Amino acid sequence: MTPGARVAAAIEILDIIRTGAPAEAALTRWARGSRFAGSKDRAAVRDHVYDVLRRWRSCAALGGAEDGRSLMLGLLRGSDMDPAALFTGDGHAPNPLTDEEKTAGDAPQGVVAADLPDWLWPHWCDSLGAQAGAVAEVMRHRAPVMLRVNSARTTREDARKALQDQGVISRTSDVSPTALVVTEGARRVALSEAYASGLVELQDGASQALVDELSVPKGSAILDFCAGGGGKALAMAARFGAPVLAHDAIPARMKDLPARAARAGAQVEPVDIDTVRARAPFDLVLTDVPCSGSGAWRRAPEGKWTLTQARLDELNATQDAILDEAAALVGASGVLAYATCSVLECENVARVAAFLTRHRDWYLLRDRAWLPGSEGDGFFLALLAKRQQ
Ligand SMILES: C[S@@+](CC[C@H](N)C(=O)[O-])C[C@H]1O[C@@H](n2cnc3c(N)ncnc32)[C@H](O)[C@@H]1O
Repeated sequence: MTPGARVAAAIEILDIIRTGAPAEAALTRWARGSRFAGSKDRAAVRDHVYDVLRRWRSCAALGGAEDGRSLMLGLLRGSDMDPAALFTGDGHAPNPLTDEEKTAGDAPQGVVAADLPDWLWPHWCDSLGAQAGAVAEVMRHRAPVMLRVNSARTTREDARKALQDQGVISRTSDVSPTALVVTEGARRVALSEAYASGLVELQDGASQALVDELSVPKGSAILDFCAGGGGKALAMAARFGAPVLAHDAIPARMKDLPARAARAGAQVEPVDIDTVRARAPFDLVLTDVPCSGSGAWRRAPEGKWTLTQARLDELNATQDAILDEAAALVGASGVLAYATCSVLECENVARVAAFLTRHRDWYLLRDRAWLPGSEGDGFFLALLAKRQQ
């Protein structure tokens, strides 16, 4: 496909997304119907679509409207590219710009330039203070591709060399002693021998740093209460060299976990809630709760536009309920770790404060927040413990 044809494909997909289709579904449907598109074409089209999703409001402002064609026009203008070079009408490229389109659009201002919804902006500013604008700007760009080196299998330097032999170039990150940032060949990671043999896993840097903050004595009982795909359960198993129980309210989310654990040589056992209760108490319970994902909107930018105040209230209630349920599973001298990939105060310190108000016999050991940037997503972690009687 020519660069222009890729832009035309992105326009078509954006118009489908505007009707309410999830981006992944729209991309998959397009790829199935476009057998002529090679892997580089599919990747380029996907990049266009996701770039617009991260910058929807500013693209609409710069393009003059909210249809797929105007959004792509806005994206190119916002990236200092000349749209006329791609909107040529040649082959499968989009038709040349009309006179109206050539003059349409305005420079985005304020919250439009920040590419956030109006209703969210006050929460964003209250949560991030002087950093609000800078963090919003970070969210308008692609996230780094990061790997966790499986310290149970190899060293970071050896993993880096093994990846390099397979065309994946990476650098070490200061965010965690296990973290690598892929600088070239990101699409080759999943096909590499280093990945297949469990030397590395795809995992964000802040997720790794969060696990680095956890510690347990040898022989401790460890539970990942909201395990999902199991990224943090695997990281804990590698860090502690110990078995980890993994639970999720939607067990199907853990379906790939046994294969991932086998690849990593990690002892992670998916269990149901009855088993969790039977095996309690635990020395460490991690609750990586469902959240707005506001710290990871570079990777899942639709979340920016689908979040509402009502959904945020609902998430806060779920977060409180999970904390209460998980607290009952922690032993007398154990630790409850509360984590979100959110930068919003109402999901972070406010939930911890509400928990401590409901549970007067608990206290905060420490908390830490990571802002999204070149070394990973935005994350929050609070470590809670029971007062000794
Ligand atoms: C942020 S995701 C977890 C991501 C995962 N820890 C990782 O590192 O890949 C939150 C998970 O919590 C699960 N969940 C939601 N409500 C829950 C509940 N009441 N009890 C346990 N898990 C729950 C969701 O199904 C979801 O998989």
